[in-house]
Amino acid sequence: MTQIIDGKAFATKLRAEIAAEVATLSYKPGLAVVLVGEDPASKVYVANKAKQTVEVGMNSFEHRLPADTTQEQLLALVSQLNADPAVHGILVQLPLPKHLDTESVIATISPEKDVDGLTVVNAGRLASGAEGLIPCTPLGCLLLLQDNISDMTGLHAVVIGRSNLVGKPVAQLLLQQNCTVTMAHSKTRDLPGLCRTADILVAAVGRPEMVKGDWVKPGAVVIDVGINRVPASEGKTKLVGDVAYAEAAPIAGKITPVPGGVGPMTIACLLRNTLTAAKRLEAAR
Ligand SMILES: Nc1nc2c(c(=O)[nH]1)N[C@@H](CN(C=O)c1ccc(C(=O)N[C@@H](CCC(=O)O)C(=O)O)cc1)CN2
Repeated sequence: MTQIIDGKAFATKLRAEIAAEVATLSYKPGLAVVLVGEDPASKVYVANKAKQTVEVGMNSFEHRLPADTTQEQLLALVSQLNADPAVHGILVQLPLPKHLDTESVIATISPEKDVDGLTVVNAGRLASGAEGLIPCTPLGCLLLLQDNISDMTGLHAVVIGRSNLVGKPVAQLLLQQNCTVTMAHSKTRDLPGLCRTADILVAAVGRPEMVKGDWVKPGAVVIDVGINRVPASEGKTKLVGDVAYAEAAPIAGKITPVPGGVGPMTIACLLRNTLTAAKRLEAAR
């Protein structure tokens, strides 16, 4: 019988643990979230981040900037947040409007406050096994896998997708777990055949229901990172992952649903990273 991995329940437990630890501190960790523009999905994510930050006892600093914000204005805000001792974590919500240079915005964030783990410094730390801050969604995937597989040593993990936000860091984390990791992408030959060799299959491509049931090895653990809004009946929309869930679930040993799988772990891990960053920064003061 396939086991559904309940990311929502895991995230709730993780937030309770974070809140309990925050309550023991003599200071309040502070998270600054920067939103540029009016992207409807981003507005919802940022509102949820602010709400959950306050719920675990941290300070939330929201910065909502208009869509025509200039690169200079955004960089000035990030620099101001870098220097603010009440701010322990900085997150710039992605995607940014097209006229802004995402790379240089991320590069301006102090690596010690980079709770998204997206700076080159934190990517390098992850790749070299040094202590840093790990991107939130990949960290969420890792925690769910560790909760469901007692030892990943020698397992073949196939990661579909090579983004800096998910695919690359997930592959690094699985390598650290002693998996044999294959990174697959749009140019990979015989993707279905490769996926069928995976004990752990992580789908992070952003293409609705691309991974079919017959791509899944019987008994494999399937982690679906995709969050795709697609048309449903009666003019409504629904959320689906990168995995064709109805086909894949009966074949997989364990699988994350969408919604309710990896998604909720993203914000819980953001809070965990903020707590980690706050403890390190305060210890260094
Ligand atoms: N700076 C960043 N930008 C973005 C990130 C990120 O980690 N850092 N990730 C995504 C969006 N994201 C957080 O920002 C995010 C996505 C999904 C969820 C979530 O809880 N999903 C739910 C469904 C929610 C819904 O109904 O729409 C689920 O999967 O169950 C939380 C956060 C891009 N930008």
